[in-house]
Amino acid sequence: MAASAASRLRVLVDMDGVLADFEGGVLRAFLARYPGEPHVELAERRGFSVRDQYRCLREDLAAKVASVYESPGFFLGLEPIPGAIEAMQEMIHTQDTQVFICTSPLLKYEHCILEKYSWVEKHLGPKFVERLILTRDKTVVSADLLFDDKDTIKGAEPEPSWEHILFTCCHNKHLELQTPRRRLQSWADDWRGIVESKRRSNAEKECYASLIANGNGQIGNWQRNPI
Ligand SMILES: O=c1ccn([C@@H]2O[C@H](COP(=O)(O)O)[C@@H](O)[C@H]2O)c(=O)[nH]1
Ligand SMILES: [Mg+2]
Repeated sequence: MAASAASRLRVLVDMDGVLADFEGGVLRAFLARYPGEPHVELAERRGFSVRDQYRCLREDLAAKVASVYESPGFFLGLEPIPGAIEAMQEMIHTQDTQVFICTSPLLKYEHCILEKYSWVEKHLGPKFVERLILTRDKTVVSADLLFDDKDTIKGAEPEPSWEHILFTCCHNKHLELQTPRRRLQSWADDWRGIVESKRRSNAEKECYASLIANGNGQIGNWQRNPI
């Protein structure tokens, strides 16, 4: 049976902090390049910007930490987040589910962009290279779900089509989310449940919309006496 439009789902998955261990990579490379300099342990990370937190430690450390993630080899060398590769391989084979990787490149993009492509090919394979979206503005990308570790995602579109699922990372784990915002604690957490709940809620909305569009007089009774 052909899938109804409402049962199809498009999922965006962020890269840094969700598929690739950006934070672990920054700390490891910073300690190697600047031994003896003050640094921020992962348990002490707060806020999306690692650069801003290093600046608070000491002004010149902002440029030093940025030099780490702007260096050749940094992005390609990142370790996968535990469970990420397996989850993506399963998700892409889930019926009626379109999966895209949606990631923001650095403004200083020389190495970052090429290495993000190479990382995806190396860890996920060529079929995901076709599914890689690089954008500085994720709000203009249309989807049902976005798994992302950035706590606030803003852009040109004030009402993005996707529901943002906050992926837990060292810098956001202390944040308390306002209802109805949802979190995925890790790839061992119930990402399948989130995907399927979104599919159900889309199907319900679609059903309701078609009842209204068809001017079905039963809708009043249905609302009063839900089965
Ligand atoms: O302090 C920082 C931390 C990260 N970045 C860059 O931001 C993007 C993050 O991309 P997402 O798609 O939101 O995961 C990435 O290019 C990081 O290198 C930064 O510029 N400063
Ligand atoms: Mg991220």
